[in-house]
Amino acid sequence: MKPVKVGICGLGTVGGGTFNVLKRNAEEISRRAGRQIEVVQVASRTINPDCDTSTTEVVDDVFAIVDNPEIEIVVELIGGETLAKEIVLRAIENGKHVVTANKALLAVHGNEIFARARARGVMVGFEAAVAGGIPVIKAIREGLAGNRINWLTGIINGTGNFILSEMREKGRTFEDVLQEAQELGYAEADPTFDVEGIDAAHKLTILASIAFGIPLQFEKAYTEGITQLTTADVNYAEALGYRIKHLGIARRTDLGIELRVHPTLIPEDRLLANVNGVMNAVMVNGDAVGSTLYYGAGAGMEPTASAVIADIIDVMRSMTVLPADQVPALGFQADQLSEHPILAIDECESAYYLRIQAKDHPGVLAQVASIMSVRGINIESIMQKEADEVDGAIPMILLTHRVEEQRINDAILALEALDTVQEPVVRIRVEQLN
Ligand SMILES: NC(=O)C1=CN([C@@H]2O[C@H](COP(=O)(O)OP(=O)(O)OC[C@H]3O[C@@H](n4cnc5c(N)ncnc54)[C@H](O)[C@@H]3O)[C@@H](O)[C@H]2O)C=CC1
Ligand SMILES: N[C@@H](CC=O)C(=O)O
Ligand code: NA
Repeated sequence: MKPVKVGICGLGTVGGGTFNVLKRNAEEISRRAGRQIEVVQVASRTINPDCDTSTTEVVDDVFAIVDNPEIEIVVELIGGETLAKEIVLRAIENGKHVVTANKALLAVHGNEIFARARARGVMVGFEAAVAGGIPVIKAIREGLAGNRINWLTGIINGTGNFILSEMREKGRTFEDVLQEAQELGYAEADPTFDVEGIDAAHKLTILASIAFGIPLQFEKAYTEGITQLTTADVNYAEALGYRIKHLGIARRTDLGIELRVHPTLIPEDRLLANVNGVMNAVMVNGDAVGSTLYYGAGAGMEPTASAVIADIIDVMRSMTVLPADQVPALGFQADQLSEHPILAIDECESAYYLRIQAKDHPGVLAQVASIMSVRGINIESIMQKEADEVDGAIPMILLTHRVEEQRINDAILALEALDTVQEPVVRIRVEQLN
């Protein structure tokens, strides 16, 4: 059979990894796919220095690939939303299949892109867009297709997890570790996407759509990053037997769907609490299968290339399948996507860690306990660290039972109004993950 002809737009970290692994594993890949893959053109402003492109046609203009009548699969690895969207939509209009690692593009414009691809009868592969090399899209969309998914949660940003792990294990500074993550090619072009939780929210948006069969709704995801975390809270969490991880959580409830990204305390013996460095892990709970866990490298050149190439092979295998019989982009038939409401964060339910810096006056504990009890908030434990007194204020750390967030917000306002409390109350959500 003739080789399938592929064009790669963007030869940076992921593009470079894809180019090299396609070459190195060419024989193994064609044994699987039944045909060879020929990269006929590459378009990139800069070329990954690890790539030998001497025998490949390299062009400047990405549209030379998109409009090349020979090319059957366009691989978009440029990033960003503007040019990438033009590349993907024009490739689709030209009848080409697309493979992309671009979660920002899909979380924001995916509904339109998938609709156009469906109308044109072409496929869009995006395994690399969520949790890098972990085949979690395929696992949920195909492996768990018999289940009603109840919830999923995961560490889905490699840069953020690398930063938190290095800070905790080696005492390194935030800035120092972020710089290393950028040098290693883990971070987004704009690293605030990583540290402010935007990248994780893009990925969570995609995961929630394929788990629950809902349209992509990035604008409704609640997003909180890791930049406000302090070493003090990391240490207090540890003293209580917890680790702080940056989690994406999507949960189906009777009221709607929770879609939230934020730092979270999780018991230190949970598997997710022990996922460190650039590794990602996603736990998915289905009604039939129970809880399942997917673990692996969430970013980096070759792990991400692994997912891009799996998609190219998937496209090759399905090219001759009638569009109506192909696996739908979001795993559910397009006319079966449902409009479950996405809950606002104050409607979501969680347990909470609160750190209250209170003057050590008699009766403070009773005031705090009363504020919580009149709002129906049950306290699980209280820890006071007299040794950590600053300006006469002693940190009082509370763990609560699960409660609707609106009540905690209300309690925090009341706590901050006390004369004895002179700093904003620190609030971190807590999940038991069982
Ligand atoms: N780096 C990683 O570990 C992962 C990245 N991704 C996604 O993969 C995509 C690519 O990311 P990276 O490879 O890290 O980025 P990168 O910055 O290393 O590579 C992007 C490449 O595109 C080229 N490029 C940019 N604008 C261009 C233009 N106008 N014309 C021609 N070439 C242009 C650049 O020269 C560069 O070679 C992004 O969507 C990113 O979110 C997804 C998973 C993991
Ligand atoms: N910047 C992202 C790259 C992979 O998606 C991350 O750090 O996870
Ligand atoms: Na993946």
